[in-house]
Amino acid sequence: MADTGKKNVLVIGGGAVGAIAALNLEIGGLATVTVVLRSNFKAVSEAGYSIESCDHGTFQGWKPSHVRNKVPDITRETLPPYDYVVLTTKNIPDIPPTISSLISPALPTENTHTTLVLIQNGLNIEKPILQSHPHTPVISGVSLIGSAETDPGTIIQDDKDRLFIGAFRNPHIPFDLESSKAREFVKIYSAGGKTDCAYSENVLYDRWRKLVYNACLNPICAITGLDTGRIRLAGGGIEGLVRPAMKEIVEAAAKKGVLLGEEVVGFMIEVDPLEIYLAPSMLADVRKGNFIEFENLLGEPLREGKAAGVPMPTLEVLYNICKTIQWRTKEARGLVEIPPKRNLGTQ
Ligand SMILES: NC(=O)C1=CN([C@@H]2O[C@H](COP(=O)(O)OP(=O)(O)OC[C@H]3O[C@@H](n4cnc5c(N)ncnc54)[C@H](OP(=O)(O)O)[C@@H]3O)[C@@H](O)[C@H]2O)C=CC1
Ligand SMILES: CC(C)(CO)C(=O)C(=O)O
Repeated sequence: MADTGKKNVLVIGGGAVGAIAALNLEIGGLATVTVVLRSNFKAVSEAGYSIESCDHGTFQGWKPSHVRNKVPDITRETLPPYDYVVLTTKNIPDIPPTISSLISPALPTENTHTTLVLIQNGLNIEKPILQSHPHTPVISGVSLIGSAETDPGTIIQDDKDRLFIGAFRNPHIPFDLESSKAREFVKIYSAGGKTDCAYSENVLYDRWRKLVYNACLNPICAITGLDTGRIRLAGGGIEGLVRPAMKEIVEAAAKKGVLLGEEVVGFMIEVDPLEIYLAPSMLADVRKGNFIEFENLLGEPLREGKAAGVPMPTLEVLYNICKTIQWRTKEARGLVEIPPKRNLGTQ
């Protein structure tokens, strides 16, 4: 590959968030982007993306520099290591493949060159990677974008791309190195001038704050089938479910040393204008018959809060309902076997 001075970036998961990240990185001119696609590979490789973006405008047939239908195996293909691997798949630890095995062809476990950027919701998502790839700098991307893939390769981004980037702490790597990688990524992501991408010192604060929304509104909307506007209109939705759930997250965060302040609850309830009727990503996944990210969005903060002694009755119920929804999807996809139906008939 010719040396263009650009960073060589692999985006794994070119869906709602990954497609906009890839477009944004290419537009900035400081990165050459390869995107790994799965269900939308045929659509995008043949006709490109169709994108309607509140930040970037309208694109018909846009393609990143390279598209792949599998994570490139850099050893077998004798490719130079990527500078950044950006992971924008859903993060679903209860469904294979694991994130560590997904990234490994492009990011061998002994890697020291490539920086991994996780633009994904949830808590503790870095932990399995710090185990499997102990010398890889791992960067957190907390995204506040609103984006959806409505058909394969068709992306509608209707809320601005705001991204907080910071280093997850890896005891094997000097913090200066990790934070310089994070700052460099902010530079290449911000170069197009269309997004609001900022370096953040306090990754844990960013993640717990976002969980006030994602651990509560995502499952409640996914379970009820209602978007965030309709949840506010439906009697009992906010006072009976959303507010108590959010208070439990705020209390759990405080026990973990992250002080969010009570006012974050009211702020998150109203953060989406009611009339945009926003469907959080977990509701979008249930509607598509996809698996849901309930373990990282809900299970991890629930486990941390309970271990710290916080009563979390609302989140506990939401968690168990989500677990049964996940089982329903597993059954629909033939991943679980159930005893055959018994016909009681005549005795
Ligand atoms: N959408 C949003 O507005 C926001 C989302 N987020 C977070 O961003 C992350 C990404 O979400 P989002 O973009 O919405 O998700 P999408 O489902 O739209 O996109 C994920 C993409 O990753 C692909 N993918 C999943 N697993 C693999 C695999 N093993 N190999 C190759 N490709 C794979 C999916 O393919 P396939 O279609 O085959 O499953 C899909 O194209 C999540 O953690 C989400 O919580 C954060 C803020 C806002
Ligand atoms: C609510 C939203 C769109 C905020 O960025 C999100 O994080 C999600 O849908 O999971």
